[in-house]
Amino acid sequence: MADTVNWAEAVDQQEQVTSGVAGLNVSPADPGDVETSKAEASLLTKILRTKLVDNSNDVEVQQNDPTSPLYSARSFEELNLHPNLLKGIYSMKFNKPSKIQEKALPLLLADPPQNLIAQSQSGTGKTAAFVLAMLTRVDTSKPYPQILCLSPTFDLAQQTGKVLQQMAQYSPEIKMTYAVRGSRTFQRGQNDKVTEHILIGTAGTVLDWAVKFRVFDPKLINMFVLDEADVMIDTQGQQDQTIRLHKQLRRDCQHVLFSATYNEEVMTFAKKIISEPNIIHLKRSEESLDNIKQYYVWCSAAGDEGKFAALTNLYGVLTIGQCIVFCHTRKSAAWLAGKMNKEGHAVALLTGQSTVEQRIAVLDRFREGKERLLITTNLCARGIDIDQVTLVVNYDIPMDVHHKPDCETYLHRIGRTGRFGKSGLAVNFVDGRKSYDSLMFIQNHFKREIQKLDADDPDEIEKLQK
Ligand SMILES: Nc1ncnc2c1ncn2[C@@H]1O[C@H](COP(=O)(O)OP(=O)(O)OP(=O)(O)O)[C@@H](O)[C@H]1O
Repeated sequence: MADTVNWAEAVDQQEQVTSGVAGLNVSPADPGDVETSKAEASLLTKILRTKLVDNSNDVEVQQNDPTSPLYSARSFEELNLHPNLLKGIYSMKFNKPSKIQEKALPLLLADPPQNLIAQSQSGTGKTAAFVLAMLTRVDTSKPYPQILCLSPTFDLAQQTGKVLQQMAQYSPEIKMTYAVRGSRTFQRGQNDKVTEHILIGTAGTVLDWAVKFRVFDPKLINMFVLDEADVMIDTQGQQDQTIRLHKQLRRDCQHVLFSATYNEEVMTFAKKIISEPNIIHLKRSEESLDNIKQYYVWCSAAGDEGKFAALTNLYGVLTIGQCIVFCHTRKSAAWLAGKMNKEGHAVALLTGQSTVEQRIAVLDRFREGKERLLITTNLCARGIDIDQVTLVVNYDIPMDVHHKPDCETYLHRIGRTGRFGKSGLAVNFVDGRKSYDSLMFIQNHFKREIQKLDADDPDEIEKLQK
């Protein structure tokens, strides 16, 4: 399988990927000034989130065996869970399954085990779904790892572990351990064995445990879960390690992939490693955002001065709820925030340079309405829910690491407004041919018109609010 993929450069990147996993501020996947890592953004969202995102979006289920009578579970009781797990779920105040849980849990718990590739938006209960399945599949009479769950970073693995510990609070016989850098030390050739039933870890360390130290037997793994599949697959080193690990597993090991988004590459990868998968995905139509009106402003002066003028015009005229402004780099975000401050506007700034405590404090203040404008990078592009955000400004059009228009990030960014069917506005700043062409590429991709707006004309701007 790996033969069909070019993994040659992967090894160089592995050290990069695993070396910084212990700290949020030293994300190895963060290329510094240009892009913020998706793993960091995802972690931040998870830490900040307080409740289930109650999405009205629909998912479609493609079963690998359409004649199978697998149903949709409307209640947790229907799933024949162990009473202690049910007690754990209720103590977490989960009264009924979320939409993705309704569809995924019957497939995850089916006998014989079914492979699954599942998509659902951030915060809709994916983690809880696969953690419940992991706990259900454990055979506590066997003192060795049977379930393996991979996360892109140490911190994300820990978030999953915390959910598992809560859910298993009445099931003390189920044991879990973290397989992340530094969590345990083993000597090569010693006969150490891991006795816990569940391993939650990062690919590099798990691979070491399996192959270098041989402290568990991958052939005894019955369920293999890849969390945040899109984040993992975006990093070549992680892909490579995951493939190597996957090759050690039994053919009939249950494979489960969860992700909020699947671009083509992620889906191709998923289908490569999973045989006969059931697929749960968002209906295509649900991915477009009809409730968000999209505009662009041609900034008359090229570069930052023109964009700055457009922003202050918008800000001055719109009696907006709140606004999030996305910049491409930390540097330009800091410059813009400084300039806005100098002009007397109270703005919040959030980039990968802040510590996790600072980030939470900034977002809490913004949520409370202490600032109306938040200037940020892609760090806030995903998952963060702040109801009052009515305007998103793409100060810079999102571009990927290959300098191509990044449609996926565009969708995530503008999705910070218009939450749950409310109406929202997205305004894109264009300051030359390149940014215009990039925006038109995005327009064609989503087949949704992005109209021109004259930011120098207060009447036109005011009309937007109506
Ligand atoms: N059935 C449920 N009822 C009530 N709350 C739930 C339910 N399932 C999950 N939650 C809560 O909803 C929040 C989001 O759930 P979860 O973290 O599982 O979402 P997710 O889809 O995995 O998010 P992400 O894409 O960020 O990983 C959590 O606070 C979780 O405790």
